[in-house]
Amino acid sequence: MTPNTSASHALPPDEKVSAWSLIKPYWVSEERNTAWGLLIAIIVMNLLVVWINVRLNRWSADFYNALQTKNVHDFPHLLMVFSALAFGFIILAVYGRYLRQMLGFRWRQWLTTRYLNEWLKDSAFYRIERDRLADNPDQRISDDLQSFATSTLSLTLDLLSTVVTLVSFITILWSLAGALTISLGGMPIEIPGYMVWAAALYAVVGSLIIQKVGHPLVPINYQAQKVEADFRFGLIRLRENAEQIAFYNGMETEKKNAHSLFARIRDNWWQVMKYTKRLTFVLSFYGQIAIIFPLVVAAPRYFAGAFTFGVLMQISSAFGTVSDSFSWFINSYGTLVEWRATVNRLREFKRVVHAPHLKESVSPATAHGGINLHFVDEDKLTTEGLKLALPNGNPLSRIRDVAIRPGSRWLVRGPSGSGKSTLMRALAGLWPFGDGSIDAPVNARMMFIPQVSYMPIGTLKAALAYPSAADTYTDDECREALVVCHLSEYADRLQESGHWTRILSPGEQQRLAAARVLLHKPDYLFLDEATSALDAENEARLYRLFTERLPKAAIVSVAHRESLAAFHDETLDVERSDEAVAA
Ligand SMILES: Nc1ncnc2c1ncn2[C@@H]1O[C@H](COP(=O)(O)OP(=O)(O)OP(=O)(O)O)[C@@H](O)[C@H]1O
Repeated sequence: MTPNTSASHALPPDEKVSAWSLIKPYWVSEERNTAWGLLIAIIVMNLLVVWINVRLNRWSADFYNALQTKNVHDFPHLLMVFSALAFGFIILAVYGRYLRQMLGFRWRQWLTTRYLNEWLKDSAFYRIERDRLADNPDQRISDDLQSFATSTLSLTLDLLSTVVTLVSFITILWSLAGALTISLGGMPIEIPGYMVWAAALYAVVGSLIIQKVGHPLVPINYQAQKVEADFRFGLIRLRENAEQIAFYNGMETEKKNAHSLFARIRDNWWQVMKYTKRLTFVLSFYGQIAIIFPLVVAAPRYFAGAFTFGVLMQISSAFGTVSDSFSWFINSYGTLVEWRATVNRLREFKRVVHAPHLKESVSPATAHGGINLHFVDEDKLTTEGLKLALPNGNPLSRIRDVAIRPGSRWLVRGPSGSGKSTLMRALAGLWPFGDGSIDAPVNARMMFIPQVSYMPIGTLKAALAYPSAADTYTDDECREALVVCHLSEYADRLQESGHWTRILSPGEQQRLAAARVLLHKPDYLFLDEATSALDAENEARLYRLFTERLPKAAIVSVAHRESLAAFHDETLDVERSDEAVAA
């Protein structure tokens, strides 16, 4: 996995992955009852909050009128009303938020499970890295799904509350403020509900300006997520490869690389700052005007004695709510921008993971179907007309037709770079580039052991049993496998947790992989230079173990050492094909 800067093989555009297709599945899933139940409860609470706000607005007129007329008699009652409304508001605010967080997390959890399954299904994660189809899938699964669930929810729920608030308060404002009569060239012109028009005009003009100023933030925010993830990934690679880097004394180069990754964050950040500054300027200006604007607009009718001070206050607060509601579209601009960036990244990811003909669509090497791997009801593995190619279509090597039967021992030889490991990938179904077919026995257990085996972080037993679960084998079986592979010093450390790639020497890691083989007992064992770090004596010992303990297994070894020929009865020479050499 590399923090690549761009996808090397652009996928054809696929309009089918819409934002809706990202949202819908959860709401029709097995969790739909809980999801809809929570959603409805939250909506009801939101509507009750709007109702309380309407009541508070009416209350404000009574309250300020009581103050102006020094109405001591009504004052305690008004305070009681306020306390009851405020109490209701607090309860609704607390539980509304609580339920919203609960629903947001449940949605995220459902999405994460689903995306993880899809990412790990059919080696999609491997294809994405091999062909560099999408950058930082880890970020998409961890950050993007989280912000997608929470932002979609808050944008939708807030939109609903805002619309209901807007309708309620427009009605109040329309009836309270009445019509304004202005004289245009001596002609009296009446504007009914003029405060509503003023609020709408005010918010729409503001929206347009802010849209214009804030628009460049869309691509900049998209880029920000990407450069942050690249930087983090660069540092993780540094940490993971600390020893190799230290041996090479590569600190200066690493520093330069890290700085150059960070420089991309910095360059992007200047852009974020530049446009955020402009946006904040406009938003603050807009916010300040909002304080005085309704009073100025309502003043002519107040001075004309059209309404009391209490009503002026009620109008001012209703105006504030109406223009706030209009402004919601403006204020949520930032969230919308981020939401769109998140949706775009998830759409791209989903498209890459789902594309049914992904292999064909990305490479000229598979334009005619690529290598066909079939699982057949036979006990031998056969190849026919197999040609390996690179992802860009360049031919690599031609493999003679072979039939690998149970119990046979094959040695795959050839110069470096001729395509031996690529042949192993093709046999494992990980390399579609090329031509021809492979028929593999459907029920056979296959095991591929590369030169460097993956070791999960965890107990030694888990590393040994991988890819099976740690409790698949008894401690005694594990100990025995370790002892016969010359790892007796680890036999009593099965429950010890560690980063085993760092603790074990390369030779020990290869012996651990051999112990894995003895536990798993595959029917077909593919060893790709899996004993290259061992001395001849240890290597021979492991091969004797495989032969004795897995007599019926077919073993296919890729190796450079001639000494290994003694353990094999068939050879397969892999050479770069003439077209490859010519290319
Ligand atoms: N993902 C990839 N993208 C492009 N080229 C690749 C990719 N993987 C392998 N190759 C190329 O395919 C060729 C064959 O590689 P392969 O690892 O199969 O060689 P090999 O015979 O196993 O070599 P060695 O003996 O050195 O291990 C190499 O030139 C390599 O650069």
